[in-house]
Amino acid sequence: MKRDITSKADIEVFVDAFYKSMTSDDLVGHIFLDVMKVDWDHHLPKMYDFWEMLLLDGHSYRGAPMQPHLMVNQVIPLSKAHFEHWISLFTQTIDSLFEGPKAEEAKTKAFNIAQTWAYKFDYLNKLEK
Ligand code: HEM
Repeated sequence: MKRDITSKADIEVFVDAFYKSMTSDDLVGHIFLDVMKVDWDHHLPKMYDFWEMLLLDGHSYRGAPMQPHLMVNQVIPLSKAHFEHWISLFTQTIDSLFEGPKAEEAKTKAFNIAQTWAYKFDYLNKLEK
């Protein structure tokens, strides 16, 4: 049986695995590698803090989560398909590593945010047509 997410070290494990699977993915990988040319040494610690805030009540995350996505959307309009794909990779990553209430919470929170953003970008991109 797999164990649950209980520490920041656990968060680092799933965030690293998630972005590894994402960068080799056909639909979203190029957004990170070619469009935004992401600096991983900067991005990954930010994502550890973000997930620590959502799951373990951490207070280190300082940022504007929507901002980089608005920038991506200027170059590649983000669609429901992108977000559905993102969430399916996220769910697969969590399921491959952890199980328990926190693992479920991670998937639910990711799903809720992805769904809200998918609606927002869909609305925004329809307005701009
Ligand atoms: C289509 C799906 C998505 C794509 C293509 C995408 C892409 C990106 C990119 C390119 C960045 C900028 C990285 C950098 O330069 O540092 C970023 C940052 C970020 N993403 Fe996403 N993302 C997606 C969905 C999500 C979702 C669903 C969440 C939340 C559950 C999320 C949370 C974040 C956060 C917290 C940041 C850092 C924001 C900051 O600067 O503080 N992303 N994302």
